[in-house]
Amino acid sequence: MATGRTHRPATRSRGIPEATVARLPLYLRALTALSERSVPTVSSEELATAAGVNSAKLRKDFSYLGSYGTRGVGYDVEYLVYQISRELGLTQDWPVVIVGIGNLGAALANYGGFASRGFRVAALIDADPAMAGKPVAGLPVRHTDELEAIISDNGVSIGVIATPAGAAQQVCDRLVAAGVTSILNFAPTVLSVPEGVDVRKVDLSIELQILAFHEQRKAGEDSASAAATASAARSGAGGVRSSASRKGPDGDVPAVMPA
Ligand SMILES: NC(=O)c1ccc[n+]([C@@H]2O[C@H](COP(=O)([O-])OP(=O)(O)OC[C@H]3O[C@@H](n4cnc5c(N)ncnc54)[C@H](O)[C@@H]3O)[C@@H](O)[C@H]2O)c1
Repeated sequence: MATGRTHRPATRSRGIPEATVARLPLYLRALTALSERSVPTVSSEELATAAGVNSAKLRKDFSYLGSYGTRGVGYDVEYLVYQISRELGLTQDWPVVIVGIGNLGAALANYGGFASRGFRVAALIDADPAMAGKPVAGLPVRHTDELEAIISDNGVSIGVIATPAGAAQQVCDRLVAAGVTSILNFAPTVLSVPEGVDVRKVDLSIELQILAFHEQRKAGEDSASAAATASAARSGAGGVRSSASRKGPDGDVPAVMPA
């Protein structure tokens, strides 16, 4: 669900394009599901469908990994899981800290999907002294005074920010100064970071706004179609057409103009 861009050039080291890197987790999720069902091999078409990606794009992406599959057999599921996990750096354990343990931070702390994917929540940090020591998801909340010591003691390089927007930049600065080089930002603000620090932004409201845009277009198409149907009915030409019968006999879609 991460949106936004990392502060990196379009091509990472070892020549893997950023767009390919962004699709690797989709393949990994689909492959993990196949692996859990003990499926030994998968064709590029099947995997592309499961990952929601075009199969030519998938084959191109896998060529960057040096994985070409076997003609007539497909890709070895377990080996691809290993290859993609290794490429994404998931074969090692990544300690992460979550800063801001309110509604969202607590929900993230309780999410079991991090640990199963190699991300260990090393500490939960909050500025509210009243929260210090309170257990959330089995961990005592630590006060922000301890932030630097927590980062260095645990070798943390990934920080998650779930504070109010107004506090996010200051939290980000402290994380970076303490040695964090990757930040997942949930606060609705643009963070500025020095060269070499990656920021990914998650914003569910932006995702909803994009869906609203598509909903609006769908509604526009439906009303245009209804207007054309009414117009055709008024002129007596062809009777009533449903929106499902809009395609012409040779597959083209006739232009539908509002009345
Ligand atoms: N990205 C998304 O899709 C999404 C969804 C929901 C919420 N949010 C954002 O996530 C943030 C948290 O939302 P919430 O509902 O959990 O808020 P919340 O008020 O419940 O929690 C915020 C927590 O941050 C702590 N905090 C404040 N300043 C801090 C600081 N300087 N250092 C450390 N901790 C600090 C507070 O004590 C509090 O516990 C907000 O910025 C909100 O807009 C984003």
